[in-house]
Amino acid sequence: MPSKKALVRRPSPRLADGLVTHIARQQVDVGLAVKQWEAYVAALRAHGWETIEVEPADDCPDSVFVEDTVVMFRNVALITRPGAAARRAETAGVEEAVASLGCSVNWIWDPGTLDGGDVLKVGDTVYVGRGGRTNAAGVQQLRAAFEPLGARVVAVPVSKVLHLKSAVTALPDGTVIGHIPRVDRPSLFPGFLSVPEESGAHVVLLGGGKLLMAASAPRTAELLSDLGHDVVTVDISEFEKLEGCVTCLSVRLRELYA
Ligand SMILES: NC(=O)NCCC[C@H](N)C(=O)O
Repeated sequence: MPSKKALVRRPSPRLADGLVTHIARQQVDVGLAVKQWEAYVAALRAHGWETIEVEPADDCPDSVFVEDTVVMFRNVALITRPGAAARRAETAGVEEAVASLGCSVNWIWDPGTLDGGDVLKVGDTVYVGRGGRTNAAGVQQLRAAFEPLGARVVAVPVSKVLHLKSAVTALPDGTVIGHIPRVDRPSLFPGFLSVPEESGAHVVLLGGGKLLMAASAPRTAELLSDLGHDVVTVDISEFEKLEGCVTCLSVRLRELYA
């Protein structure tokens, strides 16, 4: 049976000092963020995911955005080297967590940089965003790690948002969705659907046709429901103030057979 495990990481008390790159800094309510994170974790659990808490990294303000520290392909965990030097201390605890789950572990090495938020998997196609956080060496190392396992790695430019997955994610049928003003080259994706809100571009596939989305994208939720998807929403306003999305708060491990 394929696994339904998801890594999550409790927000740091220093969350409000998290990085912002493309938006103006706004005050973050850390108490509210913790409540929103707990509701997010509860939504994963309610849909059959066993959530595994990575050891908290209280000194790392952005550590709740656990997706950026590891990329999974089958049972291989590629530990990233985040593009922001301030985030590199986050990877140690994640490496421990995936190793203890029995994953094979591989690493992005200097001079490569890669953030997990830049990697979108659609079947065996792995899109990787070359942008502010992921460099060319990071793309090459990702290719070297995953192509031998059967991945087709496609590099795409990202200049308008923090990460590739800030711009696009994919529906269960493989359709890539994005808010056109934030997508560098929509034509690179076969089957692209434009959505009306920036945060509507972010979906987490919960399984059974269900999509987890941010409450901040009601028009996109309506569009996707109208197309027959089953949409579940969570309020993640405090993480959105730090350029976080529903996708970056967990890493789903679907191909562990332990
Ligand atoms: N994958 C993601 O979308 N990660 C969000 C990271 C936000 C964090 N404030 C950062 O700038 O690294």
